[in-house]
Amino acid sequence: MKFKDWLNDLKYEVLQGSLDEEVDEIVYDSRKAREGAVFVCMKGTKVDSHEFIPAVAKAGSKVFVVEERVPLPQGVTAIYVHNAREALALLSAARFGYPAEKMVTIGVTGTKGKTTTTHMIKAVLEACGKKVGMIGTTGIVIGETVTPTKNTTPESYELHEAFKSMVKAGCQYMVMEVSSQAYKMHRVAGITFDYGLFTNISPDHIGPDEHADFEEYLFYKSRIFHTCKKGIMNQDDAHFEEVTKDAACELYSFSMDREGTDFKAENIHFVSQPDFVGIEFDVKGRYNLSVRVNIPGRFNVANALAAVSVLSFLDLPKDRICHGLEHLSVNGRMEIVHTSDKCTVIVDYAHNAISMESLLSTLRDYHPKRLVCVFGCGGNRAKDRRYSMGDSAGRLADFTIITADNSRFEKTEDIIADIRGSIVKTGGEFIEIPDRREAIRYSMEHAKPGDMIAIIGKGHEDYQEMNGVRHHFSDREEVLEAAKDLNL
Ligand SMILES: CC(=O)N[C@H]1[C@@H](OP(=O)(O)OP(=O)(O)OC[C@H]2O[C@@H](n3ccc(=O)[nH]c3=O)[C@H](O)[C@@H]2O)O[C@H](CO)[C@@H](O)[C@@H]1O[C@H](C)C(=O)N[C@@H](C)C(=O)N[C@H](CCC(=O)O)C(=O)O
Ligand SMILES: Nc1ncnc2c1ncn2[C@@H]1O[C@H](COP(=O)(O)OP(=O)(O)OP(=O)(O)O)[C@@H](O)[C@H]1O
Repeated sequence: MKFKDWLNDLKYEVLQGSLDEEVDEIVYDSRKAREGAVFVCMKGTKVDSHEFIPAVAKAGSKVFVVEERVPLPQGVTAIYVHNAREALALLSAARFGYPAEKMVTIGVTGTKGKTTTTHMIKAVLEACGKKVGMIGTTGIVIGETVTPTKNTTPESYELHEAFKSMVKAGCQYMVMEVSSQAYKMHRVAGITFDYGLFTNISPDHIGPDEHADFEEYLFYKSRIFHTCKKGIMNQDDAHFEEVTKDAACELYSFSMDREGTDFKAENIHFVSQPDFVGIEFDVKGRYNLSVRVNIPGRFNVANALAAVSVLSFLDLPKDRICHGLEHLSVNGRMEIVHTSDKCTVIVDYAHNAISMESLLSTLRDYHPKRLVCVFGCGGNRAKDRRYSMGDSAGRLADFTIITADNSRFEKTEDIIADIRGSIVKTGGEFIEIPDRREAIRYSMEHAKPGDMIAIIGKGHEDYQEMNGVRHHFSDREEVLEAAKDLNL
C-alpha cells in the first residue's frame, strides 16, 4: 500500500519526502513504531508525541503526520495536518477499508442511559436473528468475545479495527456509545451514523481534561445530529431545543409526556411479580406496539422507548422486538439478579447522587415493603459524592448498609465515616459493614418479605480495588451465592 492511498479524505500539506512511500500500518504510540508504520504525532493532554519523532524514525518508521511544524529527520516523509486526531480517524477508516460503511450503524449519546440503550438495541436485533457488534463502557462485543477498552468510545484506530472485525464476523449492525469526549477528541471523525440517538443531558464530565463547562459539553454531545442521517432525541429533556436547534439530519423525537412527539410512551405500568419485575407500556405515534421490559424503573421506560424508536426504522418483526425487550440482560444496569417471595435484589451502576436519587425514587414506584440500599463510595475521588450519596440514601431508602466500593488507596473506614456524616443528618436508619461481601449477605439474610434490595455503585465491575490491587469481586456473583446459601 502506498501512503497516498490512505489520504483521500484528508486535507494536508506535504512537508517533505514522497507520498509513494510503502506503508502497512498506522500507529499513534511511539512504543509501537516499526518499519512500514505511519506515525501520527499529536499534542496530547499529558504528552506531545512530536518529541518522539527521532526515536520513532530510529525504530524504522519513515512516514509522519504532524500538527506542529517541528524539525524532521532527513529522508522521511512528513505531512502537516490541522488536527492530528482527526487525521488519525480518517487515515484509520481508509487503512481498514471503511468497514463502518458495510454495516447499519447506530450511535448513542447522552449523559445517562447509553449503555442500557445500546444493550437493548443489541438484544432486540439478536432476537430478530441479526448479527450485531457493540462498543461502549462494557468493551467491544463481537459475538461471545468481549474485549475491554480503556474508554467508553475508544480511539478512532481501535474503532475502525473493531468495525473491520465485526464485518469479518458477519455483523450487519453496529451499535455504539459515543461520548462527548469522543466528539471533542475526533474519535468518530468521518463516521456518518445511519441513526443517531440522544438519551438526555445533564451536567457531568465537567472538569480538567474533560469539558470546560456545560455549554461545551452540550456542544460536543449535540454533534451527533451533525454526523448521522436520522437523529432521534428525547423531547422530555430540558435541553431539547438547544441540542436540536441546528441539527443537520432528519430529526425525530420520543417522549413520555408530550403530545405531538413521534414516539410516545403511554399506559406505563411498573410491574412487580415474583417471576417478573419490570415495566410495561404502549408505544404510540409513528409506531405502535405494547412492550414489557424486564428491567425496572421509570428511566428505563425512556431507554426502551429510545431503543424502540430506532428499531422501528429497521423493518423488524414486532413480536421479536417484544421478545427481545422482555428477555434483556444488561449487566449491572438495574439488573434483577434475584427475585423470590422473600425479596428482589437489584444490582446497579449508579455512582453519583443524581443516578442514585432517580434509581431509589423509581424503585418506590414498585411499592416495596422496605427499600434497602447497600452502597459505598470510591477512594481517591471527589469527596462530594460521599456526602451527596449519603444524603440521598438517608432520605430515600428505608434502611442503608454502608460498605466498601473501590477504596483504592484510602482507608474504607475513612470513606464510610464521610458517608456516615451526611446520612446521620437525614435521620435515615443505617448500619456499617465494611466488607462488601458480608454487607450483601446481611442485606439478604435480614430481608423481610416484599423487600427490594438495591446494591449500588459497581454494576458490571468484576473487581474491587484496594490498595492498588484489583481483587476479583462481582456483586452479581455474591448475590447469587448468598441466595443459594440462604435458600432464598
Ligand atoms: C484526557 C483524555 O481524554 N485522554 C485521552 C487521550 O489521551 P492523550 O492522547 O491525551 O494522552 P497522552 O498521554 O497525552 O499522549 C499523547 C500521545 O502521545 C503518545 N505517546 C505517549 C507516551 C509515549 O511514550 N509515546 C507516545 O507516543 C500517546 O499514544 C498519544 O498519542 O487519548 C487517549 C486515546 O484516545 C485516551 O485513552 C485518553 O483517555 C483517558 C484514558 C480518559 O480518561 N479519558 C476520559 C476523559 C474519556 O475520554 N472519557 C469518555 C467519556 C466516558 C463517559 O461518558 O463515561 C470516554 O469515551 O471514555
Ligand atoms: N435514561 C436514564 N436517565 C437517568 N438515569 C439513568 C438512565 N438510564 C440509566 N440511568 C442510571 O444511570 C446508570 C448508568 O446507566 P448507563 O450505564 O446505561 O448510562 P451511561 O450513559 O452509559 O452512563 P456512564 O457514562 O456513567 O457509563 C444506571 O445504572 C442507572 O442508575
